[in-house]
Amino acid sequence: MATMIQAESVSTSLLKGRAFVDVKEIPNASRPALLIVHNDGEEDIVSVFADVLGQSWTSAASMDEVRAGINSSIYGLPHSLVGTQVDGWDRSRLVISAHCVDGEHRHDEALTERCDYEYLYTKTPFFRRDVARFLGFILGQLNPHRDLSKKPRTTLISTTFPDVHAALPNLDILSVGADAIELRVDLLKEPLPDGGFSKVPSLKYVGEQLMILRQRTELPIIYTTRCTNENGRFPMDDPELFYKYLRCAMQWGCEYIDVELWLPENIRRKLAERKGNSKIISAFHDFSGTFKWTAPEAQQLYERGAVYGDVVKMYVMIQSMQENYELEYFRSTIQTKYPYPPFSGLNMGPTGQLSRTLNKIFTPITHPLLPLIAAPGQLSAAEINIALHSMGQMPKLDIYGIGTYRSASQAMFFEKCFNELSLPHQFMFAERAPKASMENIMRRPNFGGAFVNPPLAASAAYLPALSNAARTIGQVDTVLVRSENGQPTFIGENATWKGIRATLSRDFVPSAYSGRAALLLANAEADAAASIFALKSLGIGPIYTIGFKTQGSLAAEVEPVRSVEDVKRLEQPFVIISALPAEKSLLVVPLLKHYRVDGRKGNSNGNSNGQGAAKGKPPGKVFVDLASGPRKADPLTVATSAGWTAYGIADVSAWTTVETIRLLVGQNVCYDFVRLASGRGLY
Ligand SMILES: O=C1C[C@@](O)(C(=O)O)C[C@@H](O)[C@@H]1O
Repeated sequence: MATMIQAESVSTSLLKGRAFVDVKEIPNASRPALLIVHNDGEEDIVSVFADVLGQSWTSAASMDEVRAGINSSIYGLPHSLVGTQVDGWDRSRLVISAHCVDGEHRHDEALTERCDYEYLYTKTPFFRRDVARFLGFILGQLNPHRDLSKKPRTTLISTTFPDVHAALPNLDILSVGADAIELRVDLLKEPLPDGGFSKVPSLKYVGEQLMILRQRTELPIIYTTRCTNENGRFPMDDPELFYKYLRCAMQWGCEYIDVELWLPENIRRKLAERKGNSKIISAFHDFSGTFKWTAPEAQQLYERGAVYGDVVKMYVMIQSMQENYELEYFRSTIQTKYPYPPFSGLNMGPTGQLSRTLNKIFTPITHPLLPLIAAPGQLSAAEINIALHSMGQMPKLDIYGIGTYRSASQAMFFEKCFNELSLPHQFMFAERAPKASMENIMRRPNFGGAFVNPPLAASAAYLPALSNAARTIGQVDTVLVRSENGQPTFIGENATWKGIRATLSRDFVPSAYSGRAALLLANAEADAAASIFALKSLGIGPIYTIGFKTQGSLAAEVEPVRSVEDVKRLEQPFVIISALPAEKSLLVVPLLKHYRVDGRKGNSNGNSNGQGAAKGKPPGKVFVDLASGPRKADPLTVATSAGWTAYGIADVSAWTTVETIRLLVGQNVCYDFVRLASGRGLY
């Protein structure tokens, strides 16, 4: 059975001396069992699902056939053949209704209700990565909430557009610094044929709006139906309306659902019972101006919210500064008494702005490009950072880029992010030259961390602590400064493996890799170590290497290929990564051709045209080329025409930059923004 490195389960600051590698058996390497009910004539979507899952698929004509089928195959059943069969379904598979919103297909709400999930998609254009995100989330293979829980501060951008299309051109900029994006469903305005707008947007309209938003952002989505009493537009006369809309959000795979605390208990309970992997934000707003944080009711409200909430949010309108202090006292009391669920507490109105800077859990932010602020007193991410700095909560730091000339362009990108977010920090670039210069830089008074390219050896004496990843890979590409008992301490991290892993999981869910073979080409182990770590974190099976041998902690299940004969007898690799330098990168071409994926046209940079595996054919495979710099020809082109899903260094570097910025300054900057703002010249 394959082994998987549990990179995230281990504390990030392990002392160097403790040399253990946490390699764990995958608890469940089996492939998910799914039934996809699709529109008639839209069988292609089943092939895409199967491809994203790395599984084969079969077209069925009845539920009985599906029931008798093999678990590891994905089954597709046309809508017209389902009839009432889904009613008596034995739940041996998750049932997903895949509905194409283009053209003439009727949306069958009654069917959606009986399925576990619903996937809405359009073919103009089609986004394969959205399928990967949807499946990864509903199957519990991606866990954005767990990732966000580790961040010291989180924010959400509340979008207030009547139609999400208006947000799209600026979405990448709007969401710089946001950890999640809120869809204010109650503010959506569905146009009616008579030129007016419906009081409540239809589920069809809402579903399509959500689909469009999710296609264009990688941020987790918070789905909110704010009621009229709490500064929203959803009517309160029928609580079942909320149930209906919120339940659909869960079926659509929204990461967070905002559930207002005034809703009857049975509705909140039913939602909690059926939430799957979605998280509930219990929401309470008081605009009366009479709420008191000091009253016993405040704690009772938190406790009620905590029954079904994964986050409890309490936002109240205030008039006096004193109420900010009372909220902070309440916050510290609650956090001491109840470490879980996290508390998001704010005071609304201009006087409450102080609390918007002090709250650390899902602070709502706005952006000058939004049509209106979602609530009185809302601040932008930049305004919050300025305020934190002026209150001494965000000291000015010198963040370094240390390395060769080429990474200087990355420096410009960092500066751009600092400006966009009004961070007080300064970016400095330093050539890595004379011995010990690294130590000198680290000793400078305002040193706030660095990215280092090419990476440092993890054994460097001046790095007292290492993350599990950095130690196992043997390389440090990011130096973090954390305070321990008031003293700065340095931690060596590795962000590159995360960039590789994020690239690999863009168009395929993690389980697509589990137990499968990989082929890795490099001149030396050091060039391939981050890739090996990333592959092992996905539970990949045997890793075959060409051009180098592995030793030490990464060597388990890694086998060198010695001859052409070896290549012939190898298990077909699901992924090939080339860490060869640019001048040698064409050496991979014969392998890409040899292991070509018949009957499938691959995609470049993950922009799939929606074509998946042909029926009965093996699913697609992944090629990553880590070479940068000029070369005679591009293996990505060959890979794509041989049916591989291919990524280049620009993808990996952009994901690595996302991770580096998170590590160094705690801010979330989306991949698309990195690609957009870095221009062509960065990588
Ligand atoms: O609950 C909240 C918080 C909010 O009301 C604010 O005060 O910023 C803004 C809303 O969009 C969001 O749903």
